[in-house]
Formats: sequence, structure tokens, C-alpha cells
Amino acid sequence: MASAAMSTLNLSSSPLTKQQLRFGASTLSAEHVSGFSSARPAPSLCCSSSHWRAVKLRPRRRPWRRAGNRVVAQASGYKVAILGAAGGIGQPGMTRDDLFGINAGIVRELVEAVADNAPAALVHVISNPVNSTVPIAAEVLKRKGVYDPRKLFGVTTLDVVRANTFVAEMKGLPLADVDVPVVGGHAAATILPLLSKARPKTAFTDEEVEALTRRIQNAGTEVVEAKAKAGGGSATLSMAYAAARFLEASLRGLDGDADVYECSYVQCQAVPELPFFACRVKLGRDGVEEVAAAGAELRGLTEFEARALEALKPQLKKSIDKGVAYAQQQPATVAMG
Ligand SMILES: NC(=O)c1ccc[n+]([C@@H]2O[C@H](COP(=O)([O-])OP(=O)(O)OC[C@H]3O[C@@H](n4cnc5c(N)ncnc54)[C@H](O)[C@@H]3O)[C@@H](O)[C@H]2O)c1
Ligand SMILES: O=C(O)C[C@H](O)C(=O)O
Repeated sequence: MASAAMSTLNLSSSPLTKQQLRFGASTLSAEHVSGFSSARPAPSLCCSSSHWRAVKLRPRRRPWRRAGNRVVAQASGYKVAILGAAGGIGQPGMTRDDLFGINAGIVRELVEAVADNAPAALVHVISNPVNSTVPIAAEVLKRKGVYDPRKLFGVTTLDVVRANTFVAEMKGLPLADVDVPVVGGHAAATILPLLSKARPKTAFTDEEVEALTRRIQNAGTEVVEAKAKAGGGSATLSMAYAAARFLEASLRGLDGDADVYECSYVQCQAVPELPFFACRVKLGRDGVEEVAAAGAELRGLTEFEARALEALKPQLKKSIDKGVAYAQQQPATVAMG
């Protein structure tokens, strides 16, 4: 996310310790960035993920170098690779799917570099359209013979950050107490906040559910439209916060902390006809340890949520199939080291 005008914790040039990350995550409350509008002052500390970054628990040197137009990882042993590179950001009126033509190739290339250089790393995919770029990443990793579904994540944390913020604002709740699971995918109607499962248990009128759901689904567009008036761009600070939050959760899981849960778009059986689905997962030493949503979150949905879930299935399936078809059509590449 573009790093101008903010104090940036740069994952590639400034070695990041887990302590710093913890500090960063606790310093940045969602309140600082929840407005995610350019009118807000930049938070004091932020974690930029505008390029591909790889984090080693004790990194000592730049994790990547350029070879012509390619970015090549230059050290093995990285624990997490964060893919946020993009060939352009959305303009008002564009959908995330419109970014497919540019970003599919970028993600494919970066995942190849991860597969060749850090095959055991967790891969966090931020680049849009996440609903398709994650299936592309899976196909690339399969072709390289290093696919472990527990280690591939579409970063949908920003949807949860937004849902928590909007619910806290509407209901006058302390933000830190609010937790709304958001399932499905990361585009328009495929983003499904499960307000009936919000913690603390909160009552909403039908109108509130509709308004909140619509706002959470359209929040990315809200930002793109707001920023278009000030020179363009997409969600930056809030995405940086979300990326840092998800990274910290992943590192805690790798470290063996118990009870680390986050929503993420992963390969799972939560909805049998959808090979990838965002749901709450337990993070552990090898990535996804358990997909909580398959057993819990999707049971006992309200009528509104059940209808929205049915409605999103064809759209999400189409995006998944598009990513898989793209990746399968690509010629095999040689290893990059
Ligand atoms: N998952 C989410 O919730 C979420 C939220 C916000 C943005 N996004 C997505 O993240 C992506 C990045 O958004 P942004 O606002 O940071 O865009 P940006 O244009 O500010 O930054 C993208 C960066 O990628 C670099 N880049 C382009 N091609 C590259 C390549 N082949 N290798 C390495 N780097 C390359 C560019 O130089 C640029 O610095 C977009 O796809 C955007 O839609 C996702
Ligand atoms: O909406 C976008 O295109 C960017 C991003 O996915 C977001 O949710 O803000």
C-alpha cells in the first residue's frame, strides 16, 4: 500500500522483530485507521506491504533482488511471504476482477519465486482479485511440487477490521471487544459478514443488517472513490494495519501460541462446491490447523445470511475457476534462485 506520508515499518529494508510487530500491532488500533479515509492523519507506525515482502523471524538482509523486470527471492528460510504487488490499482467504476489481467501474471511470477526459494513459507496473498489470485497461487505451487494448502492464505483481514469498526460505531461498543466473522471471498457480494455471530452478541434490526452488510461489501469501493478526488489510490493504511494484524497472528501460530484464530480465504471444505472459501481458521505451527467455520460458523445462519451465502456461490466459483484455468494455461517455468 503506498507508503508516502507515513512512517513506514519497511519489511524489506528494516529487519523486523516479533517484538516490533507486537508493538506495531498494539500501537495501531483499528480506531486510528478505521476511517481509512485520506483525511485522517497517518498513524505513527505502519507496516507497508506495497511490494512483495518476505519476513524471516530474524532477517539480516534484503529478501529480494531485481533481475530485469523480475523480483527474485534471494534467500531461503523465510517464514512468511506477503504478496501485495500490483500492476495498478482500481479506478472508480472498476471491480477487483478488472485487475485480473494485470495481476494474475504478477502473482504467478512472485509465487514461482517463493516456491523456488522459500517453499515452506506461509504465503499471504493481498493482490486482487484475491478470489482468483489465491487459486492461481495454489496451481503454481502444485506445479512446483510444493503446495501445502495449510500454508496459502488470501488476506481478508481488512473485511473483518471494517466489520468490527462499523459495528462498534453503530452500536457504541468498544472496538477492542467487537469480533465479526466475515466469510466467503474478497469482492463485492462474495464478502459475507456474519452479523448474527458477532461478539459480543448484538441485536440488529433487518435494516441495520442490510446497511452494514452493504457497507462492508462496498468499503473498498468507498475508499477508491474517496481517494479518486485526491489523486487516486486504494485502501492503504487500513490494509497495512490488516496485513500487520494477519502477519502477527501467523507468527504467533508459527511460534506455537494457542488459540490464534483469524478469518482468511483458504482451501477448505466449508462449502463443498467451493474449493476456496474465507472462514475462521486456527493458525498453528504449520499454518492452518483447523477450519473452524466448517463446523461452526456456517451453522445456524439467519435467513438473510443463508440467502446471501447461496447467492455468492456462483460468483465465487466463477472467480476460482478463472484463476485455475489461467494458471493451468501457463507454460512451465525454470527455477529462479
Ligand atoms: N486484500 C485486500 O484486502 C486488499 C486491500 C487493499 C489493496 N489490495 C490490493 O493490493 C494490491 C496493491 O495495492 P496498492 O494500493 O499497494 O497498489 P500500489 O500500486 O500502490 O502498489 C503496488 C506495487 O507493486 C509494485 N509492482 C508492480 N509489479 C510488480 C512486480 N512484477 N514485482 C514486484 N512489484 C511489482 C509496484 O511497483 C507498486 O509499488 C492491489 O491489487 C490492491 O487491489 C488488497
Ligand atoms: O477495493 C479494492 O479494490 C481494494 C481492496 O480490495 C479493498 O478492499 O479495499
